[in-house]
Amino acid sequence: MSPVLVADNGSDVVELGPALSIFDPVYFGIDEFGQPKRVPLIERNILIGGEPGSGKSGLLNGIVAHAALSLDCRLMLLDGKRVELGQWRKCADVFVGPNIEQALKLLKRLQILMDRRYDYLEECERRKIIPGDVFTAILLAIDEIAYFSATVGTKQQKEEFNLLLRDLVARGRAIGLIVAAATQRPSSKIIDTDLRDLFAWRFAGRCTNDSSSDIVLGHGWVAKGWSANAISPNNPGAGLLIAENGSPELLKVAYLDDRTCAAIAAYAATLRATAATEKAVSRVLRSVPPAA
Ligand SMILES: Nc1ncnc2c1ncn2[C@@H]1O[C@H](COP(=O)(O)OP(=O)(O)OP(=O)(O)O)[C@@H](O)[C@H]1O
Repeated sequence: MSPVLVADNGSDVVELGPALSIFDPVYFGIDEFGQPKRVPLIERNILIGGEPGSGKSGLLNGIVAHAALSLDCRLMLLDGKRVELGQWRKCADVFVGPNIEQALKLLKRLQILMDRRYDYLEECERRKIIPGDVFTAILLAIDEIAYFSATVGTKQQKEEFNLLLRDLVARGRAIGLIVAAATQRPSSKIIDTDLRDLFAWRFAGRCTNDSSSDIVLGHGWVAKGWSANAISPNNPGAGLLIAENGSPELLKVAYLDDRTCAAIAAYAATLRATAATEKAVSRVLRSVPPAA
């Protein structure tokens, strides 16, 4: 955590409490040597795949917890099951449950926001978001992709969801949009090679077969001896993490139980509300003309 976050409201300096930054690497868990594994997520996306109960939500919750504690990041959550990410609702700008219309609306809004941010960057002759930028990063967390892309809605809605998601994953990195998406159905119908390759980080928890493992990590890793099917079903949270152009590494991800998630979410919500009030006060104070 950064030492202490300080907000200047024009006349006072207000201590808000320890916070993180989305520009800090995110703690994922430990590697096979017992060393902490921290992963930079800014300007990147992550795909999390694995069979039910393999520990995907654990990793996704850890990422959302980091983002919730980062006042330089907004949260937008898509949760087909409602309860996987539900505890973070109070820290999020948007929470969409099992509703394809709302999900499409959110992705379209993000696409517009992305285009506007690119207009801004072009105007300023810049290429990407930087720490302390005029616009904040956004974490779009999705649990579970297949619910929106293959289960609910009409054929047209599913196709639209897939197209929008692909565009956000492909173009969102430079403007600070991080997509963290989980699926318990790592099949080529849900994650085709093109979409998979757009994710800079991929985590495969235990998979039901070798081909699902290759769908998450990339084709050919099973042949080289890396299969998430070899992970024990009694070891949830264990999985293979791969970075683009990297090799898989074995991790055991950290697990935040419900009570811990609730406590972090409550703290993060207070932090965010206080920061928002301070910003509003600061804006008002700045608009008051100085006494003659
Ligand atoms: N890192 C971990 N360490 C220890 N136990 C874990 C870990 N991750 C998950 N578990 C245990 O496994 C259970 C299932 O984990 P989790 O809900 O994250 O799986 P999942 O892959 O998201 O499942 P689903 O696809 O059904 O949502 C948890 O309730 C917890 O008891």
